Amino acid sequence: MKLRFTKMHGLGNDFVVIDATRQAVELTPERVRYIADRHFGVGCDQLLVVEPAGQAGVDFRYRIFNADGGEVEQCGNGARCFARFVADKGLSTKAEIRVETQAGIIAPRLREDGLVTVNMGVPVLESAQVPFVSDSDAVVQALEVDGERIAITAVSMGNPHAVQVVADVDHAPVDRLGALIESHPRFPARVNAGFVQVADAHRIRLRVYERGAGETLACGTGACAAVVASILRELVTSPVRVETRGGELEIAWDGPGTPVLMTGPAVTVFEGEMELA
Ligand SMILES: N[C@@H](CCC[C@H](N)C(=O)O)C(=O)O
Repeated sequence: MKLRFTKMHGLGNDFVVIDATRQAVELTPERVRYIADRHFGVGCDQLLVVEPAGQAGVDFRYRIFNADGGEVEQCGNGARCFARFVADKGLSTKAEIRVETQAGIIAPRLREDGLVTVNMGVPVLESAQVPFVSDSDAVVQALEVDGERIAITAVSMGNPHAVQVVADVDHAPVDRLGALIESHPRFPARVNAGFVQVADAHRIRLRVYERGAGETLACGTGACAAVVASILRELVTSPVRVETRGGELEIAWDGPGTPVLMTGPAVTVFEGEMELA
């Protein structure tokens, strides 16, 4: 089976994007892992699949698979790339596109300066819905990891995040702690682990160990969750520039019950065709 694809990235968080509105695509976890493999396949952090809308009032359905083969609910950098992809491929001429994801409907908007702003929806702060096993919905909660007590904020942006504040993100043990937090038993759906350094009232530095992909150069939902957590902890105020290893995002949030707006770039790298066994 031949599969046409586009390689894209948002701040170095890279994607293989597949147009399933014009070609038949049959994905299995093995196939996703093969495509995402940086040695044997194309290589990517996530595979994005653009499908026709499955309900009235939306333009497309967008599905997200981590490099480990698992399908997940949401991807922020992917949402910007999705919007650029459907515009560049002539699948949509709208400036604002409504797209259904496993986590609900989001609305990316292509701006005249080339950046994309995405209404990422209202963050979920109730522990049970993140899901995070806890008898409290407190903003800061203790998590026991490898004998250490870590202070985390559990936030869902449609997908789960555990955000901790560190003094120096460059020297934070992202690989070691990230892997342990990702599969911590108190996060039954596993979790993305964010490490935040506050630079000033409108700027943070962020690294994210992503569920199903390991540390990436940037994580869009991770940036949203980090800003939500940092605002709730009264460390920063909106809007907030988020510095990642792959570049910067701007995140705006007016507080509980309101949606998070994420603005950043979406870049096409190349087009290709691969043979799938
Ligand atoms: N890179 C993404 C998030 C992708 C999904 C995540 N790894 C998960 O499992 O929830 C982003 O930009 O948000």
